[in-house]
Amino acid sequence: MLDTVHGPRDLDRFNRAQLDRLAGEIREFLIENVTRTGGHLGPNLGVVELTIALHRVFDSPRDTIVFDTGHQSYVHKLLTGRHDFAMLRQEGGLSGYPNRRESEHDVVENSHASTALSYADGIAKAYQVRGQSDRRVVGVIGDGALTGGMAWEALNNLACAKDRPVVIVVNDNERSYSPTIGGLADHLATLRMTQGYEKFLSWGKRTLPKAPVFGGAIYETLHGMKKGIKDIVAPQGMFEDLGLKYIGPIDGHDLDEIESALRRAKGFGGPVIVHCITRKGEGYRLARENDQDQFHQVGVINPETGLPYQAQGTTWTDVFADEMVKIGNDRPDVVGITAAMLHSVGLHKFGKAYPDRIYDVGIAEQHAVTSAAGLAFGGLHPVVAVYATFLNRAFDQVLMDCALHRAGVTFVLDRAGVTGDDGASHNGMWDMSILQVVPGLRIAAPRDPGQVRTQLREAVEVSDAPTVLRFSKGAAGPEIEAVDRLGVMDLLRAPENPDVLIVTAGPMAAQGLAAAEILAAEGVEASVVDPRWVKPLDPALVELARGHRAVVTVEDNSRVGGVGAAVTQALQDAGLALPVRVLGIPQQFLNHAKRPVILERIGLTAEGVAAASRAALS
Ligand SMILES: Cc1ncc(C[n+]2csc(CCOP(=O)(O)OP(=O)(O)O)c2C)c(N)n1
Ligand SMILES: CC(=O)[C@@H](O)[C@H](O)COP(=O)(O)O
Ligand SMILES: [Mg+2]
Repeated sequence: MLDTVHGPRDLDRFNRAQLDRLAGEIREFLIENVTRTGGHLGPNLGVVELTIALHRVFDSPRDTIVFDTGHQSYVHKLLTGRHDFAMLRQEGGLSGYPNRRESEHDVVENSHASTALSYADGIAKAYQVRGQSDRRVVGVIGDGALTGGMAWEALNNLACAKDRPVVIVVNDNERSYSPTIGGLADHLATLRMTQGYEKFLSWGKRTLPKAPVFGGAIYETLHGMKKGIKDIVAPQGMFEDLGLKYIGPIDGHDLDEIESALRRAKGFGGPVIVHCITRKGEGYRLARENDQDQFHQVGVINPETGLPYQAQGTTWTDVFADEMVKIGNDRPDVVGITAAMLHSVGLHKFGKAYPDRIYDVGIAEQHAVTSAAGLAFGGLHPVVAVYATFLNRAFDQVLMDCALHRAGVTFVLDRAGVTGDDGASHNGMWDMSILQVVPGLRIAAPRDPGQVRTQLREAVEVSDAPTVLRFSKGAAGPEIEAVDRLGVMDLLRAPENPDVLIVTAGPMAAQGLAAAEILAAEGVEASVVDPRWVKPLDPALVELARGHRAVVTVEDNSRVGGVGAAVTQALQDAGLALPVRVLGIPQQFLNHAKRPVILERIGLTAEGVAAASRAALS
């Protein structure tokens, strides 16, 4: 049946039994394909019926369906005719998120959470201004994404627009990776509690009016009591308090129930919430039984066992995770903060060892940063661990709440540099550029596991300025020994009569040293230096450069406004007119592909550094 679905309208001809079969085929497809390529298996298994119902009730692309975060859009892709998942998240294959180049049914490409309702608000306004108010707009947002502040900014606007028919579908599976936290999660839980009451009411609606004499009256009484009981059992839904019509909670795996609720919502003619209760990993026992994250994001795994075929080895995250536990023992003032990604960012071991010193703030990076400024004000040293790309949205909080107040907060940016699989919005390619402009903030780019440990300790020692430590996704690189120390910098290669100075940030030290060997074979001698702290640069770097004929910098960050730009500026400020070549990520959005493929393409390789050195010397 799935093979016959080339677009949403193909769903209209199926009856309920066929739709159930289609849902089963989709689950089989997802398990078979996503365990082979890696990807967001759990979230997509949880939205099979929901997505089928969405595309049966609404007429995409005339109606617009916006997925929040977009990691749960594989079913949407299948129903809009994209069945080739063989190269999912790889070069030339389907993106792991909606992608406008793939389909007219796709809207929001970025994977950053909590943005869908703002998009929906804007799209609905546009349709209204253009006289197309008959076009429905649907925002599908998870309970995790709903903990993001931007979602509430949008709800505040959506709620007051009584004449704009935006349908907000809350996909509530009670989890981000881990169980969703906070007051909102508790509120959603109380609303879920009334699900039993809803079922009782729908039983009443079906049976009582047929009951002789008092049946109808009894039903009306019960229905009238509904609000009352809901107030008792589930405090008056805050959504309704906001002015949003609330429908639910409904069983997000019962096609009839979802379709019925969506049709009611569609016909309502104003902002309305449909609260769907779903189960992440539904239909795949191994996912459902996975306590950590219900297979939120799997690598290439054996579908029979749920285990990876190859052990990943020690990752940069592992090195951080272990050192944090040791620091936690030495420094009772150190606390950890995660934005709903406890294991992904490596704070799970710290949290287990020091359960009173770990905070999961939900998908709320801005809050995480300013809350950290508060923790520092209160005499503690917070370590905020987030993916580099997600810190972008908390730039003002870093600048104003931390740096302006000289707060001793340490930011650990995982997934810094090219990540690859998750596409343009996930590469950690902007942090060493945007943070360059933050007065007082210091940035460390460790080149190997030993430096992660050393520089993390150096960072948490700083109590009068924010510090940043950034490292890549995946397996940690080899230890790279220094041949000398110059200020805070490590000299990695120091020939007698050097021609070119190669300045490497972080793990690009490996490329820099390999390039030096290539050059040496050509009779060109290269010094290689790791600044270790790339902001502020050690003034000794300029003195070191004086002994060379050219300088090349290389970083796994945007080349615009990054470390290379800072080095160039330092040389100019010192009146040192040396040829400089800056290697980094070009100022473009990088489509999904494997990390090595991208690094090769953009020249962040040994040969790339060697070629830049030859050019600088010519
Ligand atoms: C700003 C931001 N922070 C963190 C993430 C990482 N992330 C991706 S999905 C996810 C959990 C989303 O939970 P929910 O919205 O409930 O969707 P579900 O996976 O449960 O369907 C997180 C934290 C992100 N994509 N964007
Ligand atoms: C959708 C999202 O933002 C995360 O699930 C992300 O895909 C995880 O990336 P990693 O696989 O690098 O942890
Ligand atoms: Mg969720």
